[in-house]
Amino acid sequence: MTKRISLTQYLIEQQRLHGHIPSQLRLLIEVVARACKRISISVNKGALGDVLGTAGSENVQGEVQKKLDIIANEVLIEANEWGGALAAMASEEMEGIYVVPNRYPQGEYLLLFDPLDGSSNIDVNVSIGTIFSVLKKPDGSAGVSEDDFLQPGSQQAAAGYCVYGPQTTLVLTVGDGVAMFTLDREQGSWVLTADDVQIPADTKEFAINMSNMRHWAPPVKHYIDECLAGKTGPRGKDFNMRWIASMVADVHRILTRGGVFMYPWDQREPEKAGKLRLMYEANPMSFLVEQAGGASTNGRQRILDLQPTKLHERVSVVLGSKNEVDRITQYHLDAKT
Ligand SMILES: O=P(O)(O)OC[C@H]1O[C@](O)(COP(=O)(O)O)[C@@H](O)[C@@H]1O
Ligand SMILES: [Mg+2]
Ligand SMILES: [Mg+2]
Repeated sequence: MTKRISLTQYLIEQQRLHGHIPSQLRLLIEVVARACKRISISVNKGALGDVLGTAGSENVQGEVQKKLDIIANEVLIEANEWGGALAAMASEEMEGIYVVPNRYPQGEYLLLFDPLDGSSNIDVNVSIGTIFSVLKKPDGSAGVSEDDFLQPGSQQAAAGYCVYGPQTTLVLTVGDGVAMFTLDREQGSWVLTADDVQIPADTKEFAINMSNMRHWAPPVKHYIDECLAGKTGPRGKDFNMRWIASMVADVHRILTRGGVFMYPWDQREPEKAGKLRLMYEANPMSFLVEQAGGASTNGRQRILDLQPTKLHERVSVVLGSKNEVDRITQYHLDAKT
């Protein structure tokens, strides 16, 4: 029988043998994983747990909050605030940062999360998830402020997501490749089920919300037109399309079998760079994708190099199989628009 490696064992190995993670970061990741387990239990209860439907409130982005958005946010805050590893947290569902109250031990890390990604899929029983990003509080800064969070994604100490699908899977990077852990519900533990995950450089599968086609910029339209032309077109191969409308689930497919994911800028709201949020959606996913050998840009620049200017900043996203992302980025650079 093959040896089962738990998340704890994996993290201890990363800490001891490879020197990648300090003990405070290891504890932080374990607490996030425990919170995801609790969120997974709520997700699974569905209508039986009265967790479906809207909460009757809006978040800072003007989006209607679902009950599970709020539940997941609370679970993550409660689990992490007394863990001792954090100075503050930030979330899609909270306007400002949440400073760890001084009755709890203060740590040196900052945690950002999208507590429930894919909210439109909650009530229809389609895969949803939690995305998280870990930064280190800048050295020497007294107290903690929103500015401390505004670091490029290349500074992330760890990132990951949990997908609540047919299986509950936690996907993690601490900057040394990507590992996947499946929740064993009977044992209540995370078991390592894939290590050194690699995204193939080429693909025949794209993910984009095609209903927005008439609003896209020309380089995006150019790329998708070529894919749709199939075998007899310039690409010389047929492409398949998938769009789950949960970034977590779409990225999970790409980490598992390759593909390219795009949520580009479009003309509906030209003043917005994109729909997705830089700091707790695009940055953690870009870190994971790059660690798995893929690429991630905003059409022009590497996402991990972008300097954030505000907590809830939005960004255009192109990520996945490297050769495809390079091609789409080149189309944007050639168009100079
Ligand atoms: O409904 P659309 O426009 O296709 O957007 C889908 C995208 O929106 C999101 O659901 C946004 O995330 P939230 O549910 O956290 O707001 C992404 O997960 C997904 O890729
Ligand atoms: Mg989201
Ligand atoms: Mg969300």
